[in-house]
Amino acid sequence: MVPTQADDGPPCALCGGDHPRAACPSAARPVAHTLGLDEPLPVVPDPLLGTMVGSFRVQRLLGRGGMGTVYLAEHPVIGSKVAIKFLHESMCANPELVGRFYDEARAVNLIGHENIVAIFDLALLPPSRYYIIMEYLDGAPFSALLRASRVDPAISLDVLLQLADALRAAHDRGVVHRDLKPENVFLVRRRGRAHFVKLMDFGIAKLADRQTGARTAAGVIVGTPEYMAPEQCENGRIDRRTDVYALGMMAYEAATGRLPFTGQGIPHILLAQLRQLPRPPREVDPTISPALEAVILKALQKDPADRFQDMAAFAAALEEVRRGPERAAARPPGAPAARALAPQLDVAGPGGYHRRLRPSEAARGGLFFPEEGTLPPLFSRLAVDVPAAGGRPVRVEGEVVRHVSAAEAARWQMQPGFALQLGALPGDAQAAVDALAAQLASRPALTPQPTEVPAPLALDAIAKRAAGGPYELLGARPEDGFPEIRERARAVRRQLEALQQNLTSGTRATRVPILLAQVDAAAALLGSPGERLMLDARRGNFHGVAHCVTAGTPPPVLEARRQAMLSEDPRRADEAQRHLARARVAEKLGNVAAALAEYEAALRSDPLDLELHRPYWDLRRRLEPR
Ligand SMILES: Nc1ncnc2c1ncn2[C@@H]1O[C@H](COP(=O)(O)OP(=O)(O)OP(=O)(O)O)[C@@H](O)[C@H]1O
Repeated sequence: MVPTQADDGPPCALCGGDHPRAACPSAARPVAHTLGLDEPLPVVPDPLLGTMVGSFRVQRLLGRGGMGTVYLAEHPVIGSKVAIKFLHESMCANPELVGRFYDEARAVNLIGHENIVAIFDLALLPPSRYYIIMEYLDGAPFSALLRASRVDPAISLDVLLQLADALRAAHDRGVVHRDLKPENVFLVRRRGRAHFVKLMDFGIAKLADRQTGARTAAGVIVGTPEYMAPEQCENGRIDRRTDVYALGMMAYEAATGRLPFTGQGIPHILLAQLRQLPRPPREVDPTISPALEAVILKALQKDPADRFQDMAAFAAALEEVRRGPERAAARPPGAPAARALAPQLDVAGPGGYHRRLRPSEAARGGLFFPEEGTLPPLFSRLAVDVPAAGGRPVRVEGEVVRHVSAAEAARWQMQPGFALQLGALPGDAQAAVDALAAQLASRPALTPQPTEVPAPLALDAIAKRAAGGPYELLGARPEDGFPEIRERARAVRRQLEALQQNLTSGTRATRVPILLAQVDAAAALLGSPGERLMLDARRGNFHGVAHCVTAGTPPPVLEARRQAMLSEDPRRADEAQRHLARARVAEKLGNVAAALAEYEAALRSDPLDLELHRPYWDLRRRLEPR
């Protein structure tokens, strides 16, 4: 890692980092230095710094690991930052190691989950330096938080739950991480959350059809001893439950502030993993809840058959713990859960529909409003004002996808009303809905169980979305990156597959395979930078264009596509220039909001013009809170 500067001295002259030049790790030190000459020798600047790699300029060293050196790099126009990991020079001639380096990218791309670091490209810098371009993580590893102080249990649970979800996605694709530890979990600020998880380092991940560990010599054990499951310590059968154990270790460490088996050398730790029982967490810290202790100890069972069998079961148990204390405090065992009263929300729709309604349930995907009177029509779009952190409500939009009649409500033991499915939401709106969901989390589930959901209606809603285009079908937001799009596609696929089970016959059942094919086509279209670029450009979706540029679309390709688009509609360029001129005036006058709006209008007209992107993203970056 880069040593940091104790005072506020000037940035390093070699790499621009926060450390004195003399301590710059990017400098290769001549051999004579190690020979003990008194005279300090001049350091050799890192030749990669300042060079262009693909479409990015290498800016500074981020750190070195066992396989490679990682640099921060920036797109000179869009300003988007990426991390570039170069395989160590000495390893580039070794096909085994190059293969393992590529396996990491392959494993990550197979999964494509928002809580896993995204990999954009994988290439060779001539003559023989391999590198991968990945999402830059501006944050800190979970280990730094654990070392700094005892972590708030609510934060730990949130981190563990995000990890469990990322790992569930990995396991679904046949990938077992095998090196879970707090150092490999980055926490970044995203969508209003201070601890958004990014899991990284799939360098020794096991893929279903191939095993990167097999690339290590026979008998060599891979992993980090403190987190290794017994079967991993003795080179046994590795499967998803191996990751359950490691996540259990992280849960233990987060709860108690220490690991059960440490010190006294690697063989001692490996033996302890095999034979010794961990000290129960409540013996270390009696304030830990019995429920959490039970979950941790179950995850740490020596025999995989005694652990949670998959991440979904582990996550469900952690979720119970998260809800536990309020429930326990509010009611005796067996009594109904306490009812948090949701706020009344303004709900407006077509034909002057306006009500103040209290949702009984809120989740990422939607809201349920108990309502006895006339319900808004199915498939009508409603706007709902949800209370937000700043005091002013944010407006979210959704579609009425289900009516629950009085008869159905009696059968399902719930209230009559309607369900509103929310579309893709911008960050602040999503945060407001998440907060509402958290507020209602201690309430019993009132919507029907998935098997009881009226499948035909849900299917109709998806078919209607399919008619709107690929973004609408996937429920993706224009600003979503490639991992989010892949995740959305998988979610809609899962939903359709579940519906298929409920539709045994009839014309609707035959529509499912067609919709599944449409989902795959939408995912392929939006998942490929080359294809997505033109769709986004035509829609004026400059966010999407920026993602495609960051993913490596070269400027000449971009300009050729732009010329093709302008030849279809030459007015676009003039329109963009008019907005650009207004934006510049507004920016000069210090009217930032107007400047942003004008830049956005310019970009919507001519989204492939990189010269328009530059001032817009510059301004956005200046406004971003650090
Ligand atoms: N995507 C990224 N964004 C920001 N910083 C990163 C990123 N990837 C790696 N780093 C930084 O670079 C350092 C080295 O990363 P790398 O993955 O090579 O290290 P490592 O985890 O020690 O690897 P290994 O397990 O292969 O030894 C990390 O410690 C981290 O600080």
